[in-house]
Amino acid sequence: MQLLTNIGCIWQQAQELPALRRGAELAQLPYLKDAYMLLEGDRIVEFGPMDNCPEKEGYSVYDVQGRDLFPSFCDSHSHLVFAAPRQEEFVYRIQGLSYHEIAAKGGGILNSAKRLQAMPEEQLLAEAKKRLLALLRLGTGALEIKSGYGLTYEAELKMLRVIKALKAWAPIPIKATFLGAHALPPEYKEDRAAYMDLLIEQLLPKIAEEGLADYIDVFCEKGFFSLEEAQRIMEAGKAYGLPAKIHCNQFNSMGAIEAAIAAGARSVDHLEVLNTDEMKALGQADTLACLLPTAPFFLNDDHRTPARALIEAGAAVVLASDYNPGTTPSGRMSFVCSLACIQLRMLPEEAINAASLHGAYAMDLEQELGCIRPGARANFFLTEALPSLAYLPYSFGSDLIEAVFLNGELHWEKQALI
Ligand SMILES: N=CN[C@@H](CCC(=O)O)C(=O)O
Ligand SMILES: [Zn+2]
Repeated sequence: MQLLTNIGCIWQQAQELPALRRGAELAQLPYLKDAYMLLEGDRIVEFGPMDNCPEKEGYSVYDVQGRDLFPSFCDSHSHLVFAAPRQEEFVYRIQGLSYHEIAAKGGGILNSAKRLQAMPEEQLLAEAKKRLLALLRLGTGALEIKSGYGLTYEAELKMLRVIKALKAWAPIPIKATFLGAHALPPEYKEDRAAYMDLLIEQLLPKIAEEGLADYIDVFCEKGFFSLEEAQRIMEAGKAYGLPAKIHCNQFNSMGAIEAAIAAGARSVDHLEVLNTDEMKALGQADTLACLLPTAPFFLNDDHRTPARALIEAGAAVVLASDYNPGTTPSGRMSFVCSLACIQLRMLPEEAINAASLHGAYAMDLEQELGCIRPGARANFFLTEALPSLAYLPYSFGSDLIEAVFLNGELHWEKQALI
């Protein structure tokens, strides 16, 4: 058993699993100052005030030295498996081209697909492992990863098999999402129905047979997939036991939110463009509202999720990275939280709730991750001693994380510079 002593503050702690925090409750982030914590194997056993700390005999002791402790970030939206970065599009954008214009030129998702199709599975896996290891040091302790840069029968399966291999290798829980409906491959331009059939009639059964996905996704957007196509994809996924987590309302509102709620989707993701009815619907729905503020930031897109109104409407708000080579070449969740505060006017407490507890709910991992709780998996990180919670998102771009524990073990610790 391991005993952590002198914890400056445990943030996001509870004795029982908290329900989703909606409305004013999202600003509640229970904490405990000057605490100890006991671990056994990969689990948290108990924690409490230092005054009640058990005698040290028999325990392996780790002195936290007043640093702060947070549950790992639960990043419920990423495209971590890809073949190559797309910095040339970054320059196109500087030169004035829009996301849709770049996509129409064969850039964007289709560019990533071409490169991924050409890359051997082992190399894709090796690249993804490197990215994942980097994320662990940034505090990510659970991750969802999508396919969607394959866009052929073989390449979509290749991507999903890479994700399956990552699941077996990584020290954190990973969830896989089938996103064959990410963009229409050019060879299907004149026959969309044939591509839909490939996804639904051929790929889905194979994916289900091999147990390659936990969720299904579709990019419902002008120039990508229509509302009707999105509905078909969600229904087909449901028939194979894959709940939907969909991309929608990134640039246009097309009715996907209501459709996703009706289909029992786990989450609707992006939501840069939202109308009042959609916010109201999310306020009453079990479907979570997953915001990805680093995507419009990186695209320098003016659309910003009206997060305050969404929270006031009662939606269950999640924050995730959207790590991908096109619109967010970063999986740094602490920066996602900073941007949510700076640009979406979320309070620091709200941002941490959305990036931890609600992120876990968005991946159906709330029973073991998302908050510091007896019985939960011991995935957490230590920051330097914070003067207050706000100091974390305030210090955007700084590396305040000093140590990472995964499955009850010290996974990484920052080395002193001197
Ligand atoms: N919007 C759709 N998919 C990704 C971007 C994919 C890409 O541009 O490669 C996103 O979530 O931002
Ligand atoms: Zn995405």
